[in-house]
Amino acid sequence: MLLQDIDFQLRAGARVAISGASGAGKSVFLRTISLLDLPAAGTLYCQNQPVNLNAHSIARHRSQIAYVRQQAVLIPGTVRDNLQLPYTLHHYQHLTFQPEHVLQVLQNLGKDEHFLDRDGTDLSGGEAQLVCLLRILQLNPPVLLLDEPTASLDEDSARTVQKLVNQWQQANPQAAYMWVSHSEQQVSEVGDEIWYFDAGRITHIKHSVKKGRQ
Ligand SMILES: Nc1ncnc2c1ncn2[C@@H]1O[C@H](COP(=O)(O)OP(=O)(O)OP(=O)(O)O)[C@@H](O)[C@H]1O
Repeated sequence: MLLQDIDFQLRAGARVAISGASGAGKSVFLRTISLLDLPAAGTLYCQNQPVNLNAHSIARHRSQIAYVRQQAVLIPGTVRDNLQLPYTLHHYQHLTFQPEHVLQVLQNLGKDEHFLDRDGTDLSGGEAQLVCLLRILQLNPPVLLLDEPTASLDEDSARTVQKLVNQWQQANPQAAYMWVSHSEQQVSEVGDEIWYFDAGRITHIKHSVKKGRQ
């Protein structure tokens, strides 16, 4: 078994950083919570309801528990094409793309309206990751799972990603996230609690007191 005796609860509004050595099972944990990998045993509860592992429930669960990986993946086309993509999918058809909201968020990150018309292939790694994140955050998932989203970015781009997630979480205080990072500084900045992993287990949890969020 890749995960061992994991018993955890993620409360609404929680900001969890996940730390641990390579191979400790951090990615497997996030992928299992989002049901990208299916657990061989155990029960996953979402909003106090056990999640069935049939195709319909899995698809619904994945639309609620968003998983962001280290490498940004964009479809061919512009930033706008990428941001509009989710609204073409069955689970989000009741939602509408809101360019004003997206522009406001981008402006807070120092981007102007021309950014929407940039081609995905012309973006830097940091910009591509921002687009991937924004594509998810505009849907306001109740839970966001971030698997080393800034590991391949320079420090400035990493800070901008942190700022985006922080702004989103402050605007949606019920939303929770788990953020895997190998950077001690980032772990202490993004986590109100830090879950330490080793050999497929959560070994201990540390709670931190924040003076101000970055
Ligand atoms: N689909 C899989 N099938 C079998 N073993 C796997 C699978 N995915 C991961 N593993 C193994 O599970 C263990 C934990 O992997 P995981 O990717 O979760 O580690 P991690 O803590 O995220 O590491 P890193 O910090 O390097 O990303 C590793 O030994 C890995 O080789």
